[in-house]
Amino acid sequence: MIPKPLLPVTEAQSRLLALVARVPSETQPLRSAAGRWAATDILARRTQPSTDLSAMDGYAIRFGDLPGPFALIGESAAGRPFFGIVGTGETVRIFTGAAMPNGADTVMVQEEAGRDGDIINLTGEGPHRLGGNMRGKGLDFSTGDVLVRHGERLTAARIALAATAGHGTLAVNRPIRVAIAATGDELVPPGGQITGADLPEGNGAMLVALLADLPVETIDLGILPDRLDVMTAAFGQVDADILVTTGGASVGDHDLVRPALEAAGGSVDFWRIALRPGKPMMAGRIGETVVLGLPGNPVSAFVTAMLFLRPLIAAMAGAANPLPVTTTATLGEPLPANDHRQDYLRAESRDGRVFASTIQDSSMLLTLARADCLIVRPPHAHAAAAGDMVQVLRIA
Ligand SMILES: Nc1nc2c(c(=O)[nH]1)N[C@H]1C(S)=C(S)[C@@H](COP(=O)(O)OP(=O)(O)OC[C@H]3O[C@@H](n4cnc5c(N)ncnc54)[C@H](O)[C@@H]3O)O[C@H]1N2
Ligand code: MOO
Repeated sequence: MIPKPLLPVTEAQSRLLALVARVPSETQPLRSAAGRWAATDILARRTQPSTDLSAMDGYAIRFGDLPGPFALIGESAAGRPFFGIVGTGETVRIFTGAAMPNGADTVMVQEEAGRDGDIINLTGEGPHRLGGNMRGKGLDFSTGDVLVRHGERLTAARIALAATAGHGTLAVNRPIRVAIAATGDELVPPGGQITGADLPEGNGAMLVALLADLPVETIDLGILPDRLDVMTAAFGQVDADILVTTGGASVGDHDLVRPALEAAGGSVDFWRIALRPGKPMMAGRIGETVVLGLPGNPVSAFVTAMLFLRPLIAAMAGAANPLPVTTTATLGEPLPANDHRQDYLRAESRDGRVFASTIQDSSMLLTLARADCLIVRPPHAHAAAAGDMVQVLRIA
């Protein structure tokens, strides 16, 4: 049998994202909205500032009256405005965030003002321009402005923006339910008793950690043995948006994830990607659940989770741009030419350059733990020299 050609990474990502629909939206208080994606455009319900404000503690004056002297006629503090009018030669004591009184157009900061009873004099250089030291009405935004677009991430700044724009709650997509199963007869729960060729199960905890900043509810399906009947039964009962498995994705006699998925009534959409590490990754569906079969090698599971699982969750949770973003970095040491698989090399940044680990075996977690980025080597990339620019995916 001639094996199918491996699927390019970007094509596999597009095919995976084509499998999903956004989950329904819900309303959440601002303090629960972090890390979610806006399910609607967020519009300003008010103008900010709603009126001209002072940006400094000082004296509200008419610019044309400088250098004074000024007669003090009142005070304006944040939340307690001055209701009179500042006339020629007059001033109002004003504080940061307080409304500018009618008639005044500039603020003289208090460090540059001298006070003698109710007479204020300019003692420093003074404001250099009309409107100095104040914030005009609508400086930040005005009612009706689109502040955050549907599908943008709700960062801390955007949440503060929404609050200031008059929102107490936001529409977001509900959390994504992700069931995680490890597979393999050799696996023992972490911290458990190890005998013979047993191996601690590390992928489950790694995946939960990798998803910690995403809106997910994880469901722990534990460790499934390499038995078709057990895996089939487990897959058939899954109640989640996404089922992620690790291990058993390759071509060995004990690699049962695909056969179990099919036996449980699911279907495979694609399998095997032009990717290193992570070639044997599989994607499919069972009922409404999207299934991602990640390879068992921990680094392969990590890389495929970064490239496929996180974007899948982001897309379901409403992200307009769910794919990971790479940045440019300067290579510290030469790299050989690449073959047909897109490579993600564990690398460390030092002195503004990135250095790939010498050994890139996909079982090695220490090199992954020390890496702060993955150097992306496209298929058939030419040999690269120190000083060349490369694309990197930040992982720490
Ligand atoms: N003849 C071929 N053999 C292999 C191929 C191939 O194309 N032809 N692909 C290789 C590649 S690439 C990878 S990656 C691995 C992945 O295969 P599986 O997904 O079937 O993974 P397993 O065989 O189940 O496990 C691989 C390795 O990882 C350990 N493991 C598994 N699960 C966990 C876990 N939850 N925590 C910690 N460690 C885990 C497992 O013990 C194995 O050592 O296949 C190659 N083979
Ligand atoms: O694709 Mo495998 O992950 O190279 O070891």
